[in-house]
Amino acid sequence: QAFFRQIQRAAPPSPTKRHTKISVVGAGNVGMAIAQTILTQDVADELVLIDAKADKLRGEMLDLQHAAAFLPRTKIHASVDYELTFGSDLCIVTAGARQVPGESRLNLLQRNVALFRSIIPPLARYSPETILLIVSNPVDVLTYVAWKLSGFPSNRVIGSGTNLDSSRFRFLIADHLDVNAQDVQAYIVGEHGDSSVALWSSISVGGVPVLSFLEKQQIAYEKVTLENIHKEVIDSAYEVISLKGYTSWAIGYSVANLARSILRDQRKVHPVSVVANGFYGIEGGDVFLSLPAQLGRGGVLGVTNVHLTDEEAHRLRDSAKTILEVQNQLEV
Ligand SMILES: NC(=O)c1ccc[n+]([C@@H]2O[C@H](COP(=O)([O-])OP(=O)(O)OC[C@H]3O[C@@H](n4cnc5c(N)ncnc54)[C@H](O)[C@@H]3O)[C@@H](O)[C@H]2O)c1
Ligand SMILES: O=C1N[C@](c2ccsc2)(c2cccc(Oc3ccc(F)cc3)n2)CC(O)=C1Sc1ccccc1Cl
Repeated sequence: QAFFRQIQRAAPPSPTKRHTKISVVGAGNVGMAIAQTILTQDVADELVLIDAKADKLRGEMLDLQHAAAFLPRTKIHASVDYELTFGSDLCIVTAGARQVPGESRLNLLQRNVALFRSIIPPLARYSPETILLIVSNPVDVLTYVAWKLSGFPSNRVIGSGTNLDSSRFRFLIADHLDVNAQDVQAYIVGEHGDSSVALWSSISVGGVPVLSFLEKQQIAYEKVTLENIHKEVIDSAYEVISLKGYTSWAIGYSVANLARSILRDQRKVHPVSVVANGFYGIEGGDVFLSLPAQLGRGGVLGVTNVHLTDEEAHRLRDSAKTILEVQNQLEV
């Protein structure tokens, strides 16, 4: 009041205006890129950073707070103590052990499962109604692990899955067709990473299915061109790693976009890792794979029944089998 003369008593905030709080666990390359994008895009009222390294955590918090003059107002806190996450609407988990060169993915997984045993239960305890958004790799299996450890209903446990794969796919298609990537709808589904499945029939540009778009634009295409673009999605991940040692910006924007869809109840469809058994003949146990899912304030609101060719469905079932074999070796 000392700084402002009230000209009219402000009306109390409407009861429906909710204070939204996001916790990001893991203040590394990915976690901080997500945090920075959440701040820039005004996704939440409060942001909490959690990590195991206290000094790095405080440094990142102060550095972000010092940008306050250029950002929408967001309260920023940081702690090694999970109590600070109390009442989070969304908890984004990027914490993870880094893959040691030559380390098997199974060994990396077992190290990250051990970390998750110390991360997920306190998040669930302090925010029993929160939505968990898992980014740490291997993301599909770790989303399953988070689901089991949290005891949450499956609609409130989501993996970033092939969201990043699909955003790279959209960029590459847009670049190939010289259009805006925001006008390209294209889904990569299934297992995140090397074994993902590109849905050719899902690709549309400005609402026009790509195959007929290419014919109308007389752009010569063969199936091999689209397959090369999918291969480039995978190769580009390795290229970024070889050039800068990690990935951050694309995963940061893509996960912040998921956070916005969830917290702003956008009811948009995103390719994210959800419980997939029961779809496309996937069976044999609970398995998380990416499918186009509608996201809102309740988490996963529904999964679209997108058309898959027999080959695409077969590859999804193969990924499910591989993941289940790995999951069956885990003690969660
Ligand atoms: N799903 C995707 O598309 C995608 C894309 C890129 C990276 N990733 C994954 O994201 C993860 C993080 O990558 P990064 O580059 O940020 O790694 P990083 O090493 O930079 O950051 C990981 C952070 O986790 C913290 N941490 C470790 N154990 C912890 C614990 N018990 N509690 C809290 N914090 C803990 C570390 O201190 C570190 O700050 C990796 O698993 C990576 O593979 C996933
Ligand atoms: O861009 C990325 N950077 C990554 C990374 C980030 C920090 S260290 C490694 C990266 C890159 C390449 C392979 C690689 O190998 C792994 C290792 C374990 C695992 F569970 C999944 C992928 N990880 C993590 C990751 O998932 C992506 S996205 C991606 C990865 C491979 C193929 C296609 C895509 Cl879209």
